[in-house]
Amino acid sequence: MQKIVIATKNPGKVREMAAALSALPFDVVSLAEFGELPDAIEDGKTFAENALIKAAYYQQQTGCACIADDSGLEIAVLDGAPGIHSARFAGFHADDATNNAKMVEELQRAGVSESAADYRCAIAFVDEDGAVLTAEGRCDGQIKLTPRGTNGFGYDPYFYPQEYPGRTMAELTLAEKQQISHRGKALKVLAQKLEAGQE
Ligand SMILES: O=c1nc[nH]c2c1ncn2[C@H]1C[C@H](O)[C@@H](COP(=O)(O)OP(=O)(O)OP(=O)(O)O)O1
Ligand SMILES: [Mg+2]
Repeated sequence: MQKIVIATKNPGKVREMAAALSALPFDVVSLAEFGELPDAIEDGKTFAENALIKAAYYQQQTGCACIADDSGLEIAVLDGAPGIHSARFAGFHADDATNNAKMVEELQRAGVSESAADYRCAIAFVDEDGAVLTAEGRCDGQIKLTPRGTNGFGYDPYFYPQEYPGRTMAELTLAEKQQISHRGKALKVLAQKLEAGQE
């Protein structure tokens, strides 16, 4: 069975990616299996560029087929910020808590308590021989200043997806999030492309 490495250092992404790929006939493993690898340099200008940078970099590092995700949150009243800079919104040593605090601060500075927003996800797969498959997904909703829920990761406690009025992404189960999320949609398209390649 072909080995596929889930090439991300984000445990929240690993959970969602592993769940989406579990039904496929691949031996799906995590990056942890390869020890401490230096971070990829995410200097692309788009989610798609960064996803491909990470997939190609980790494919080189591991010698195995790799699947990488680049994703982020675009907030309308902040002109699409933090966008591709979502992981480092609060600076170099940012984490989910400091990024969320920075987001609340920026919305308050803009004088609003909510804004239209969307999550974006680009997925890239690079196989052992360097062949590439890609997919993208988007999820629309609202950011509000009242956080709720403990599931998911990142900005999820503040993101109210349009499919579930009154609930945040952090109040959805993994299966519910997977159905509507940017990552779930991108992974579904990628899984179809991977399966087509197996025939
Ligand atoms: O479903 C999501 N729910 C909540 N927040 C999310 C989601 N999807 C992306 N995000 C946020 C988290 C992070 O601030 C940024 C991704 O940044 P991004 O560089 O792609 O990932 P990362 O640095 O965490 O891990 P890695 O690059 O190793 O895959 O967007
Ligand atoms: Mg990153």
